Amino acid sequence: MLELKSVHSYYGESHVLHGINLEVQKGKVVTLLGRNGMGKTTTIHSIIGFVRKKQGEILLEGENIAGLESHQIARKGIGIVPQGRRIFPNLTVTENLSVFANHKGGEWTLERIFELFPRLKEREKSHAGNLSGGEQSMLSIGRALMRNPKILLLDEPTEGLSPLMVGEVMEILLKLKNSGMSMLFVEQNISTALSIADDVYILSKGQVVYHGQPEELQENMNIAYQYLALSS
Ligand SMILES: Nc1ncnc2c1ncn2[C@@H]1O[C@H](COP(=O)(O)OP(=O)(O)OP(=O)(O)O)[C@@H](O)[C@H]1O
Repeated sequence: MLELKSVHSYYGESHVLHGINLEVQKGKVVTLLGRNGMGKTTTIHSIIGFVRKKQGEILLEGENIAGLESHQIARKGIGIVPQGRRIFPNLTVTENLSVFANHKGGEWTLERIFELFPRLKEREKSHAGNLSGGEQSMLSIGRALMRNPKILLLDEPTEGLSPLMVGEVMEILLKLKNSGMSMLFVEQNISTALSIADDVYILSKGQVVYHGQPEELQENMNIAYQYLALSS
């Protein structure tokens, strides 16, 4: 579905990603782990075209999209749930979702989003700014789905949420996974990441330092201690 081949990215003169190779197969969830500042968001932003200065190939269903502008990339079917959610606080839940509707149609409609997120249905007329953090995270995921993407990129959707809310959001993401959605999921919390992953990558200083299945990482927790913000 999505493949990065030797991707290098730069902010001005600053060389941040150093040859990232990564693959998300159709219907799979790949999680990207790493401490703060290791290049996870830059990887997402490189895929979606927010970072323009880069080298290497980014293949969506075999087509190299690395040279395209972000609006063209979004139209090709890559959806993003950005870090910090970025919902419109003064619009209602329904308005936030409708603004993003894909006029070409597709399986994700307002009704289906409300089926997946009953909490959002309950709050449909509320201003998004009045929602709890967990509800805002759900809204941000729902909004990305309204474009009927082929793959979703999620940048720490559970950041700052209570454990209870993390559980609710992860349950929804698991349902999405079971419905066949492909996802690249940036996460800082290892147990949250492993609960949904088919495949795990760890980034350190802009490079992939580990790639494997969640079970393998669980058996090699020394790797996690080495590269993630954990204490042994
Ligand atoms: N707009 C920018 N201009 C210059 N440098 C940046 C910019 N954004 C990020 N960086 C730098 O690029 C490196 C990677 O940052 P990035 O945000 O990708 O890390 P991250 O792994 O997503 O961390 P976090 O979880 O804190 O978001 C860091 O050294 C950061 O300081």
